[in-house]
Amino acid sequence: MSSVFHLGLDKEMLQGANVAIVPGDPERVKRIAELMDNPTPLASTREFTSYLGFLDGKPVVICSTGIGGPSTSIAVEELAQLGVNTFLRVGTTGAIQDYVNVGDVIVTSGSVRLDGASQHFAPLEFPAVADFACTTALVNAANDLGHQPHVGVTASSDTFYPGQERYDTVSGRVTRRFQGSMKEWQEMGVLNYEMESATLLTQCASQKLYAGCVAGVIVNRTQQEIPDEATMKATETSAVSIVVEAARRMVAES
Ligand SMILES: O=P(O)(O)O[C@H]1O[C@H](CO)[C@@H](O)[C@H]1O
Ligand SMILES: O=c1cc[nH]c(=O)[nH]1
Repeated sequence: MSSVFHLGLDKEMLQGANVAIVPGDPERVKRIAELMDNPTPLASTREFTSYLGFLDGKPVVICSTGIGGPSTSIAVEELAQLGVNTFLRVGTTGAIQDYVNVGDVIVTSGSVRLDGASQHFAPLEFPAVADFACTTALVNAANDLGHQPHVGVTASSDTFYPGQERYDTVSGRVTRRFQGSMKEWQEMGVLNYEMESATLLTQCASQKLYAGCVAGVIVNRTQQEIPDEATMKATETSAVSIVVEAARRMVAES
């Protein structure tokens, strides 16, 4: 059976999975799979590490996207070529509203398209909007696990530094386009920054694929820039447990 270009996967390996969990970090893949039945490593190429696991007897593929839109678009495209139609991203994030605490979880309803890759799928007028069923599954899973997620708009940037208006860089400056941008997003009620949802949501919404996104807050940009290691792990664990429960709901519906 022929493999797709990058992921090192073929249809047979996915055993008919149509739901995927897509974290950014390859290291997160095994931890997610181990919350499922019969976790099995599939492939590891570049930033794309993949496992198969089972929820209530149904296969779910877990595949990392790496950081940013371009590699995310490849993971989504190639998984879709293999029959996946539902994508749940689980990530880490920096909150920008002062009422969002480190350790909280955020479910993205739509993203500000501060990326480039999403424009290769649809013009900027097209919204980076999450699928309603995926979002509902993530919110219900979070509630059932005792979390009260923030639900709202995410700023999704190609760059971690200038696009998220960080000045702790070599140059100590960001381009005019992003100067004052964090304050502007705050005033518009944007909850957080991350780097993949704009591509993921636009790519899926414009191609009859379904996507949702949950992220654990590891820093609050109104308070600190560098996350604390222990808090980071605990926050990631919350987001991971939520996405697995949401995937269980999505496979039950598929
Ligand atoms: O934790 P992940 O899923 O990688 O997500 C966030 O962390 C990375 C930046 O540190 C970006 O990928 C961002 O979106
Ligand atoms: O501030 C943050 C934290 C995690 N990921 C991001 O993209 N930004």
